[in-house]
Amino acid sequence: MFIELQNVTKIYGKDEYATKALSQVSLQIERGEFISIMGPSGSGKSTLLNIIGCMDVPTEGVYRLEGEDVTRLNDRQLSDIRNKKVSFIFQQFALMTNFTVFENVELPLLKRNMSKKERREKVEYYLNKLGIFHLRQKNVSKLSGGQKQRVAIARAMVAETNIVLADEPTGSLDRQNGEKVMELLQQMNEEGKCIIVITHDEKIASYANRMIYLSDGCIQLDKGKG
Ligand SMILES: Nc1ncnc2c1ncn2[C@@H]1O[C@H](COP(=O)(O)OP(=O)(O)OP(=O)(O)O)[C@@H](O)[C@H]1O
Repeated sequence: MFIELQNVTKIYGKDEYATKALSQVSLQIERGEFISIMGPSGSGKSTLLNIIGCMDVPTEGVYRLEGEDVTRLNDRQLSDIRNKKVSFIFQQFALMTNFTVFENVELPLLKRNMSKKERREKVEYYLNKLGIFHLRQKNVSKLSGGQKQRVAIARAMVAETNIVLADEPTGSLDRQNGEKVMELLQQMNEEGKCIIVITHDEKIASYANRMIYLSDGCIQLDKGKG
């Protein structure tokens, strides 16, 4: 199995400050799926995404990514796995302010064993693909929201990871830009990437082939299209 959670529980804090964000969640995801995660505020959506993306580890239970028990890894090993296997897209873009578009898209490649020329060719390929090549020398703080999210998507594409996780990627965008972002995610999915998107918007969720609904840290509904 590509992604497998077994009875995953996540508790933040201790004793009287403890918050159970996920409660005994079991979930299997195959390579190349396109999934939306919905549910009320505080239901555990971001926590689930962070665990899948190896940004956080479960308090109890097992998480296996491509058969490897991630719960046993140390911080360095987790960071290595993230770099090789996972890309993130966030509502607030999470770009490096005061860096150019080119530098932001190049970031995931800096940890790889690549020459400067190889990096430049790859970054330019994806900048062209997303129609933002002309913006390459611009400081990202000067861009519109739609342009910023394109840069974030280019950064996710350049990393060429098999998993792309998006936490409300359209939350800061108008409808038109939001739809463009979803079309790009759909394109990445058609190219074989596994895409998991948190959203509050039914229309955005409908781009996915499977919808997981969380409530109070539990999966209430897990349904495919059709
Ligand atoms: N770092 C943290 N420390 C303590 N509690 C946390 C932390 N992160 C999340 N929580 C708590 O865990 C629960 C689940 O949070 P989570 O962010 O996963 O929910 P969510 O469904 O993504 O919410 P939203 O839709 O508002 O983003 C909430 O009660 C939240 O307050």
